Amino acid sequence: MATSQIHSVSIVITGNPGVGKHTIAKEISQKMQLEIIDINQIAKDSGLFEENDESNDVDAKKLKEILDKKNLNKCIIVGHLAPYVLDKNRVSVVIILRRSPYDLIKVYKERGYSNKKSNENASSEILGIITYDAKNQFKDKVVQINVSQKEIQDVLNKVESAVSGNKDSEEVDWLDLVTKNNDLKKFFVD
Ligand SMILES: Nc1ncnc2c1ncn2[C@@H]1O[C@H](COP(=O)(O)OP(=O)(O)OP(=O)(O)O)[C@@H](O)[C@H]1O
Repeated sequence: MATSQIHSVSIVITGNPGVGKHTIAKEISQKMQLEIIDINQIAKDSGLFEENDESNDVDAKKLKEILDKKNLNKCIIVGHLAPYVLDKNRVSVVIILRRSPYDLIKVYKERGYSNKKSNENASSEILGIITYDAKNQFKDKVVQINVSQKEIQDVLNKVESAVSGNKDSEEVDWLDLVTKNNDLKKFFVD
């Protein structure tokens, strides 16, 4: 990547909770000397999350107003809310991390999520809701990476390749996987 591009680069890393956004963002931040902007942290610091710990609900309009005032150059912007609070013209590339719902429920168990919260997040990943919304919002700037069964270094290589302009996206179909495994009820029934 040319030096002039690095000076203005703003990389978005999005995807459902637990896919590995922060893990990857920290590595890229060190390597490329980019500041991390954590959307959830900004929302928390601004008191925009609803009190209920079980919910991810946030006032996206107010959050967008706060982010609109921030300089996003030379930054990595991290968060599952990215498609709802960032304009396409303010970012260079949008990385969506995808992770098998079977891997995600293990992460959620370690985090102590309730069954309801775990299933809500895993079923959102299965349906690809963030991918759908990110593609609508950021169009040709979106690159999808499947982190399942990849070492962190492999994911980092893919991110760097995407930042350099390689727009090859990896397709996933968790719905097909879960259907074939006869596990739909496991994720979609309370
Ligand atoms: N590529 C990977 N392979 C295996 N484990 C990973 C990978 N990336 C991250 N992890 C692990 O998965 C867990 C979740 O990662 P992380 O906290 O980075 O996710 P996140 O998407 O930032 O979550 P949140 O949005 O809830 O903050 C951590 O335990 C982390 O060590």
